[in-house]
Amino acid sequence: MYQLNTHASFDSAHFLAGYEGKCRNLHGHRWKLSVTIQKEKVEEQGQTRGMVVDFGELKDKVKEIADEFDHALIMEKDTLKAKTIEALREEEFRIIEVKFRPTAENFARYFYDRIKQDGYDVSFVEVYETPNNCAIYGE
Ligand SMILES: Nc1nc2c(c(=O)[nH]1)N=C([C@H](O)[C@H](O)COP(=O)(O)OP(=O)(O)OP(=O)(O)O)CN2
Ligand SMILES: [Zn+2]
Repeated sequence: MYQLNTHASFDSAHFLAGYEGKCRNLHGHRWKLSVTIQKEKVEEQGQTRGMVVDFGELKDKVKEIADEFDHALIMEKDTLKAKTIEALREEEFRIIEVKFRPTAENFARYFYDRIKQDGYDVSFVEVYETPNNCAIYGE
């Protein structure tokens, strides 16, 4: 089995609603999204002969997803007062509401599903919140 890995990063703010400790406060991370895909065989013909997929293609896909989350406030839906969100939007801050608590684990699962939906056989996705801490999701 061949495996291919690439990664991309994004800088964003988040907070963990209902968390007792410093992470309940708004704070930022340089998130690293690392994606590993797998395939039994490499391509036999054409431009991608000898490749699982072109690194360029996979790298662009992962970067596209990372860029979606770059320089934003990522927050779990319904965890801030409507008037707070309204005030932030009035300031034209970029807010991304997600349906899950924005932990590294939940992001890893979310990105896994997204990349799988795009037709890749994903082995696992790693999401780093800090250079030392990472959550991994695979099936
Ligand atoms: N299993 C998880 N635990 C925690 C998560 C998570 O996603 N999954 N997230 C957080 C917070 O987001 C927090 O920002 C991380 O805090 P911490 O690990 O303490 O990291 P620091 O940036 O503060 O790094 P230092 O090691 O203190 O420099 C908490 N837990
Ligand atoms: Zn955090």
